[in-house]
Amino acid sequence: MSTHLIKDAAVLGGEPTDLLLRDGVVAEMGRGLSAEGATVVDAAGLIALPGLVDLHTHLREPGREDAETVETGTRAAAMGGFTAVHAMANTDPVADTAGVVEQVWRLGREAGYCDVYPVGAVTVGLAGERLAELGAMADSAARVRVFSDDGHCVSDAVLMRRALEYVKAFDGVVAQHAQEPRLTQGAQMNEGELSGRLGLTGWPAVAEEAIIARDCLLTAHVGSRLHVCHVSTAGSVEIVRDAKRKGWNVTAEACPHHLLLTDQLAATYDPIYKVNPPLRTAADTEALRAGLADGTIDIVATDHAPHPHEDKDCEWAAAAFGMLGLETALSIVQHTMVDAGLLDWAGVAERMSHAPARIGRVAEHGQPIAVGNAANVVLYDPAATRTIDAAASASLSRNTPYRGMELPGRVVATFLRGTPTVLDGVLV
Ligand SMILES: NC(=O)N[C@@H](CC(=O)O)C(=O)O
Ligand SMILES: [Zn+2]
Ligand SMILES: [Zn+2]
Repeated sequence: MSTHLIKDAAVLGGEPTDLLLRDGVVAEMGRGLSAEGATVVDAAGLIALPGLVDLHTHLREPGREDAETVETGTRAAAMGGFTAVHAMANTDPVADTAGVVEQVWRLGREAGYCDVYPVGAVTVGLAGERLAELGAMADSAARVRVFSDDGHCVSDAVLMRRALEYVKAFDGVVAQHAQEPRLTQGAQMNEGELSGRLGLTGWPAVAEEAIIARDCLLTAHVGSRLHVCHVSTAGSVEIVRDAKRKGWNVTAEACPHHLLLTDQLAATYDPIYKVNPPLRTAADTEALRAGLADGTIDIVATDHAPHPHEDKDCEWAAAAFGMLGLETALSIVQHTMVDAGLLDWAGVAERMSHAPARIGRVAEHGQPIAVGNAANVVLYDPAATRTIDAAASASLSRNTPYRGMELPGRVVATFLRGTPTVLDGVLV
């Protein structure tokens, strides 16, 4: 096992200090440390954050290894500063049995770039008809705690109620993709003045908000735990804020793209901007930022959704929904939240590491950088700038909406249990 001595890192943006990573843990912390035989990493000017945890990643394996594999997706994760990702269940076969979740979990282990926690499907085949074997997935080697039909909404209220009741037995959570299916048939972009002008079928805010409101009520009724995926509208933020005020066990995530990009980009007809839920208005991005700042929105999750070029380089209506996110998430959060004065680095650590680990019930991640804790650490240069080159992505896919954009910040190093997965900005 490697020993690394990190010199002069600003932990959570505070005063520079040294960190000795040995035997997988933070062995020592303080000024002027030295250690025989340790590899020294100069972190002057760099911020140290706890390894990031993504509650919402699509790794596409099994089934769409042309878009991403566990190995390529976790390489992208490491490049983005993540040490753990939750892999969504909408694979082929669907991750709706103990066998499939164990397979994904094992693939993550073998790849070794970051820990992979499989999300289990709520319903068999994501079909929304019968509950999947939630208990068997929870009891499997993968120890599944997060269940989601993501890509599809669990729209049947009785099934949603049963799932919420069932996961209580093992302290699980149902992560809902909130999309009322009847209100979004054929939907292509945010419903508004622009969708009418562009002739693209609209995806109204109410289709998201109605499901979130219903699920908050169901969760309160059965005394369970709900997590809301990719909140995208101001109205959704209000509903979650209200549910929290009532003391209900509801958490929510926002995606980097919904913090920065707006529906106006659809006017390009470039499907790189096609995503579910769709990019919304500038007022919505503002409400999401405010909700993330005040804690209404608990976490940032990437919804990293790789697609091969033939599924994106086509006309808007035929293109797949989704965009890459792992390698750019921290930069977008810096730009929209930290540089905007809405969040400090401790707040970023809370929303991108501590809280997602808590929601996913992952004890091995999201620990503060402190002596004795697991050495999951990212070193980040907030003063750097970089121009996003899609071709240079560690992902197998290229569908980043930020290509050609200059973004602040750069992940310099990522340590997983004390072992570097990224050093000097490149994969180890
Ligand atoms: N977000 C997306 O637009 N697409 C996701 C599914 C999802 O997150 O709903 C995908 O699997 O491609
Ligand atoms: Zn979704
Ligand atoms: Zn998703």
